[in-house]
Amino acid sequence: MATFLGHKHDARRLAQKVALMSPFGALCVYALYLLLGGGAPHLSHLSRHGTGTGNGTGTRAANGTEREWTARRRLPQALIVGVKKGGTRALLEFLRLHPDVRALGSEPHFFDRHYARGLPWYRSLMPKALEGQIVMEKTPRYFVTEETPARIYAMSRDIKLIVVVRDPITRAISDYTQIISKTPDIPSFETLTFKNRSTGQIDSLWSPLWIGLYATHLERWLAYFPLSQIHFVHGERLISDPARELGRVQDFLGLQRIVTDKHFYFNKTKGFPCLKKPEGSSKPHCLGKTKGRTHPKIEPEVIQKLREFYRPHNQRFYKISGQDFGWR
Ligand SMILES: Nc1ncnc2c1ncn2[C@@H]1O[C@H](COP(=O)(O)OS(=O)(=O)O)[C@@H](OP(=O)(O)O)[C@H]1O
Repeated sequence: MATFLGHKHDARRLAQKVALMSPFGALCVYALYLLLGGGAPHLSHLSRHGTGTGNGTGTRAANGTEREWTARRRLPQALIVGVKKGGTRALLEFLRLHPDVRALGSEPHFFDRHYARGLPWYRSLMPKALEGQIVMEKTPRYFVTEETPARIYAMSRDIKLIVVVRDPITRAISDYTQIISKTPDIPSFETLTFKNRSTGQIDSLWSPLWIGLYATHLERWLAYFPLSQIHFVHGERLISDPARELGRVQDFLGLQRIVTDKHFYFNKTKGFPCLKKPEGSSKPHCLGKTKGRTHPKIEPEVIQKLREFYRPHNQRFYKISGQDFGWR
């Protein structure tokens, strides 16, 4: 069984590659792929994702149904919209192992920064994809940008949205760690946390803290999308048990569970899960140096104040999302 699935997987990968080179090659290899029985399950989610995206050519298949053989650029059917420092890069890299996922490597910032360039520009950035493959991108800033939900809704009302969430305090420290790596002269995390340290008033508008007000941001999305269209990835579990989180994401996207625990190993030096064989390579691979940085030690008293600050916000987020993420 494992070997058979392996053949299907390999045949599909080959079909993708050849399709990028020539439609005729794609036809031959895709026929082989179908003979191996790989077509139907992968195409099963098409009806849910075919949301009027793209303008490529179609070819009539032998059985008379309309099916495309050429890879073409389409607008995404799924987006990782947040949160910054939640583990969005890890999730995207892990999902890219799936043969039915085609993901843009960089962050396009279309809905927050480059919206005026228009959808054709956005589509031109996307990787070419075969019919049945899910096109996706990640831009963590979307989650906290006010205009984004309405703009995404205008593109596709049935798009699938993924949010990687992590304890907002760890997330804030991670964010701060990134900021000081670029601007080392800024005040300490402890100083920036408070509007006035003597009164203990938290500066909830300081970006690293404000991004962690997940319930407030989520409410804006729920004005456009039902909760069933939003999947939350547990950022801590993405580190402790990536296969489990990936299993849930693949289910949400209507994909076969192809990315499993076989793809990961825990790298002790890095302190994070890494890939045994990333997309397009046979060598093990961990994320780069900017992922998994050492955080500065924060005064426990400040952490305690932040716990108290976030408690009601986290509770509200658990209630709205219907999931308890366990940040105490
Ligand atoms: N497998 C693996 N390897 C390395 N890092 C991992 C992994 N899984 C999750 N993470 C966590 O991802 C954090 C960075 O989050 P993002 O990728 O969302 O950051 S960004 O918003 O795109 O800058 C990053 O935050 P820092 O630890 O603060 O660097 C990691 O904790």
